[in-house]
Amino acid sequence: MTKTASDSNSAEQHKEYQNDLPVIIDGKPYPDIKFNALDIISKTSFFLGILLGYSLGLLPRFKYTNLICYIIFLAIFHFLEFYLTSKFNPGKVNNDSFLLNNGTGYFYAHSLALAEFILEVWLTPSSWKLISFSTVNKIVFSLGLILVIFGQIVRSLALITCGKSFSHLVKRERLADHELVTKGIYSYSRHPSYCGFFWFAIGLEVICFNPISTVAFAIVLWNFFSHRISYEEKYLLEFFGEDYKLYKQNVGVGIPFIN
Ligand SMILES: C[S@@+](CC[C@H](N)C(=O)[O-])C[C@H]1O[C@@H](n2cnc3c(N)ncnc32)[C@H](O)[C@@H]1O
Repeated sequence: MTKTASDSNSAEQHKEYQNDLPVIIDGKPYPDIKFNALDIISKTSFFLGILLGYSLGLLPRFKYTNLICYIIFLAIFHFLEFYLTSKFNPGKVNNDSFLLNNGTGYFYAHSLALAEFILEVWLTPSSWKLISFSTVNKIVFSLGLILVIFGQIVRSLALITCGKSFSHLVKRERLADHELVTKGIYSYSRHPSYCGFFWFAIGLEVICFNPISTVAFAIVLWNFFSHRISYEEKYLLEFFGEDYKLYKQNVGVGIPFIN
C-alpha cells in the first residue's frame, strides 16, 4: 500500500503524509522547505541555545543543581529530536520535529514538575531538595542521572536506527519507503523511542527529588504508551503481517508490564 493524502483524517497526519518524500538535490535527500519555516526553526534553535547556555552558566552558581540539570537535559532532548530527524529522516522533518508542540498535557506535566519543586523548596523547612543534603540524595540523584542518560541514548538510537521508517505520528497507511526495522536497538526493544522517553522523563523527576511528579509521570506515561503501542501495533501487523508477529513474540518493549 502506498500513501494517499485523502486517507489521512487529521491536519497533522496530512502534513506529514505530504512531507514523506524528501526533495532530492544532486542525489541527496533534503528537507522540504514548505514544511520547514526557517524563521520558526531559527527562533526555536535560538531559544533552546539560550536556555542551554544560560543553564550551563548557572550550574556552578545555583545551589539547586538538580533543577538546572532538568532544564539542560530537556533542552538537549528537544534539540536532538529535530537534529536527528533532519539528519536521518529528512523527508519527514518539519517545524514540529522539535517536539515542543507536544500538546497541552506535556506542557502541564512539566509545569507540575516545576511547581512541585518550587513549592517543596518553599514550604518544607529543611534543605532536603539539595543533592548534598544526604548520602541517600546523592545515590537517588545518581540513579536518576543514569535513567536520564540511558533514556536519551535509547531514544536517540531509535531515531537513528529507524531512519526513514520513523515518524512522530503513527502511520495508518504503509508508505512506499516504510520497512520493518528489527536491527540494532530494535533487537533489544520493540519500541525503543517510547522506552527511552519513558525512562528519560521519570529520571528527570527522580533527579529533582519530586515524589509526586515521579509517580504521576510513571502512571500517565505508562497509560499513554500502553494505549499507543496497541494502536501502533494494529497497523504494524497490517503492514508487516507474519514478520511483525514473529518480531513481537521475540522482542519485548522495555517498559514494565507492557508486553
Ligand atoms: C513515533 S515512531 C515510534 C517507533 C517505535 N514505536 C519506537 O518506539 O521506536 C512511530 C512510527 O514508527 C513506525 N514503527 C514502529 N515500529 C517500527 C519498526 N519496528 N519498524 C518500522 N517502523 C516502525 C510505526 O509504523 C509508526 O508510524
